[in-house]
Amino acid sequence: MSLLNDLTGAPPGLPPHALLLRLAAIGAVLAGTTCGFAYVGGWLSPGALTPARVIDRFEQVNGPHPGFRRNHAKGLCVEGRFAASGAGAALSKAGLFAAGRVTPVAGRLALAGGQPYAADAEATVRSLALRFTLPDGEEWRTGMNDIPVFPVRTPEAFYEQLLAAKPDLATGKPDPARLNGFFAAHPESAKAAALIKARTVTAGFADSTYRSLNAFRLVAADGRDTPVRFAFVPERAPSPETAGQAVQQDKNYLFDALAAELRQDALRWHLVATLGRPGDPTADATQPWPADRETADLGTLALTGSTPEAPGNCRDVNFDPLVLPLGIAPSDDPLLSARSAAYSQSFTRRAGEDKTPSAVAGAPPHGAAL
Ligand code: HEM
Repeated sequence: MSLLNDLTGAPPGLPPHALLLRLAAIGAVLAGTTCGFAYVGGWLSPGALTPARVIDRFEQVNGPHPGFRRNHAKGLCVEGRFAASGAGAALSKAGLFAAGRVTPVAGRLALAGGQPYAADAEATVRSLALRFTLPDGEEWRTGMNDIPVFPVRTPEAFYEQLLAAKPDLATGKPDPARLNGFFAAHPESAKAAALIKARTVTAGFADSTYRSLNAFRLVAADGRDTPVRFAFVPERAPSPETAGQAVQQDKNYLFDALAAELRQDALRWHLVATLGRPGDPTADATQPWPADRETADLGTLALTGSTPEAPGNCRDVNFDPLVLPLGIAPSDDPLLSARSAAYSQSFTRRAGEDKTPSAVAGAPPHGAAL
């Protein structure tokens, strides 16, 4: 009986039935906890799409690359600052947009895909992720891509598309029958893919426009709520990639050019919010909004330097799109919560793994002066 007393923490002399009751209560708590883990891990719902299954699929398609992001695996850290124009102050109560406010930013320019040592290539989607550090511990984390729309509308379609677009070992390209099957089941993705394919690919990271694709909401001090899509539009006029660039032998030509440019001078983008009108789709990132929508230039982002991924810098940040300051709120787009959950799963896995150096290691340690 003293062992039971020890296990249950019961005082000596408690009757056996009371001890058994205590033991049963402890057992119930343990069973509940186990069920909780099983639920979160998806073991109770083999058909449901869980964050773990999404990340398993990335690993299935790309192979294991311990320590790296499961998507946008090849990247370079950048730092700089955002100077608000004041045009956002009437739309959002976020202090970030107050006229004259300058906010430090740290971020990451990357290439989409789960291959950290892939050669830079023209068609690969480019991305810009940023973390704005506001006063009082607030942050805005955002990740944007250089495409006009996102290829899928739902997390389930994303999961299916990962496999449908997996390159065939023999050809290096997706199996056309499998991809066409996916597009037949998802006509919205077929339309989005055509828009993505038709985009002009620019010379490099510095003259690319990066878009949030998902809609958000700007919430003003007076409660006004405006659906928006964000974009970082380069100050530099876009120039198309040249034929010479495309046949470069340098596997990191896009990243090397970016690091070299940042060594010379700062690179600037305008944060432009496109204001949605009633009826514009906020829960479907495959659909563009009409081209005549009003825009607001919220301020200027100046990137001033780059650093290779290393412990404690952008390598160890999760650019979760739902880390938002007051004044920026999520829309009803189902991709947002799926992204948040999947990024967390990717982050948790990579944080616990041994790291190998990034392929993008030649960048200079110091930034350019503003
Ligand atoms: C359900 C849809 C999506 C899934 C499952 C997904 C998955 C992922 C994952 C796993 C990562 C790596 C996260 C990490 O380890 O830190 C990532 C990175 C990224 N994703 Fe997505 N993504 C989705 C949709 C989108 C959309 C709509 C955008 C819109 C622009 C986007 C932009 C980015 C960017 C910019 C990064 C790189 C962030 C960085 O440099 O750390 N993703 N994505």
